[in-house]
Amino acid sequence: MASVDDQLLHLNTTGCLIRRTQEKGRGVYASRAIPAQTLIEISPVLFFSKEEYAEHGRFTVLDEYTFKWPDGRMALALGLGSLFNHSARPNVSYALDTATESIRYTTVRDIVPGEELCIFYGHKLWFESSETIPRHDPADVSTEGVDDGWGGLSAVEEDSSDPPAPGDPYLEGDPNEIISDEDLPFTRFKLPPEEEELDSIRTVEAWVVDIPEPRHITKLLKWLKQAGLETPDVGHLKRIRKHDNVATLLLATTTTSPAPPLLPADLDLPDPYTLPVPSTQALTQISWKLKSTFWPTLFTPPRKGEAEEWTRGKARWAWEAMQKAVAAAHKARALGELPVAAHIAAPYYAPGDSSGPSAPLSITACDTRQCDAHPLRHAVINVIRHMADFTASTSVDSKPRSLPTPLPDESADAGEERESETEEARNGSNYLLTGLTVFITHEPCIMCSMALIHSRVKEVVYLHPMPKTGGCGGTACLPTLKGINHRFGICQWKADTAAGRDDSLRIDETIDA
Ligand SMILES: C[S@@+](CC[C@H](N)C(=O)[O-])C[C@H]1O[C@@H](n2cnc3c(N)ncnc32)[C@H](O)[C@@H]1O
Repeated sequence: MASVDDQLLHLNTTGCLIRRTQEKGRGVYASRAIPAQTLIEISPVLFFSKEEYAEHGRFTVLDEYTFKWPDGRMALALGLGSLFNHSARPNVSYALDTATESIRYTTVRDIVPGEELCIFYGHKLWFESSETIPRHDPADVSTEGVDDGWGGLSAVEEDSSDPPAPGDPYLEGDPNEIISDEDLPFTRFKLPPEEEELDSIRTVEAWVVDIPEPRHITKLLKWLKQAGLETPDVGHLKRIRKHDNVATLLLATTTTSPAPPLLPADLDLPDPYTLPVPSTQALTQISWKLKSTFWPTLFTPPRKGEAEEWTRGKARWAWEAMQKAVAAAHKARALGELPVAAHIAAPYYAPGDSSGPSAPLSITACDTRQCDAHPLRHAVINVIRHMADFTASTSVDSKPRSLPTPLPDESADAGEERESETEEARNGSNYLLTGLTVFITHEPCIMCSMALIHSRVKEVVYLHPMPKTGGCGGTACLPTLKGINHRFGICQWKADTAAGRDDSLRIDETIDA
């Protein structure tokens, strides 16, 4: 409990004070009860350039306080920010606000007077934590409503400093050597060909108009451009369909133009009407024939050799990524959670390839259903959330993510905000996981498989199959379902590899992983 002396040390109006302890030095404590979701501190950040830090900062006491800002600079939180100690069960979460170059600290549950306020520093501590975490006691679940425990923003790791993964068979040899499928540590599943039955063709509604006078076609094609109707969502479709001597022009999908487009008045055309048209191009001959019964569609078969080739270097990258997921799952089990973890690896770049990002980032997260007392905190959901938060926080229109999302507001201000949205916010590239590979200790359940589809991941590599609950081939294969608008590749780790033999991570097969 706060003493009278402590009252003199109040540093802000939100009930935080600094105390000194024997084990951890100074720390931030609550001088009174603080409700969950209270913004308790906003710390401005002081920056050091990479060079300045490498030459000077890292040799000073600053090294214990600085951390990497998303753009690669080293950052020091001013105010109370640098004094929050670490806990594996934090009661405070934080959000980097790149726009204002500050950090916002928010309580994740109700805090009692005298309690220490701690954040989660990540999985790689540079000191011995004095915290002793009791094995999980189901009785205290309700008081452990930590919202940002495993793998918060602080779990963003830089890959480069990692030591080689144990037992890595791809460590030696030319990293650019192509590895055959048999020598890869996983099996790649071939998804069944897309849309080869009539009722599996995905369609969208589109406005079309019949053109009684063929001489009007050229004029109308020009007009489409001027009217802004040359949109990418119909790029896989031909514009004109000729059927029973009638030419019909595709105008726009009903998503682009909910109302019938206004046609040039001088051409005396009939009214437009709607038709279902294929929503994607055809990848196989059969699907092309079927799709073209709806509307003439482009046929774009995958070129020979288009199936991605794996090199020794890339196999090593996959090996290391899976080891990270496995290590995190062991840690989770030690904390009383299900031993399920997911790791999103920074994309692989061959040695010498300078097109890769300068600070590659990867994120690991575990299942936190127990400590969060929340049914949806599966490892995959957690890792997607953290990667999306991180990507969004580093995008140009970043906003603090920990604040409650406001309800839609019909006021003029809200309209202006929508107007000023950037292109990347509109198309989702500031939060989607496009092109990324997710390594998971268990085949993801149906919910998680759907979340991976929504996130547009490139591929999923899992260790333990879950035949009764898995959504990547176990009980269902979500990427091949009708109506799904994205497919990802599926790979299963081989049972005879080192990680594949790790039976200690097996869980009850009826559990959704
Ligand atoms: C950012 S500072 C936090 C404030 C620090 N306690 C102080 O007195 O200035 C990080 C340092 O605090 C200490 N620390 C933080 N969390 C700790 C924990 N759980 N156990 C032991 N020491 C901790 C470590 O010495 C670490 O290098």
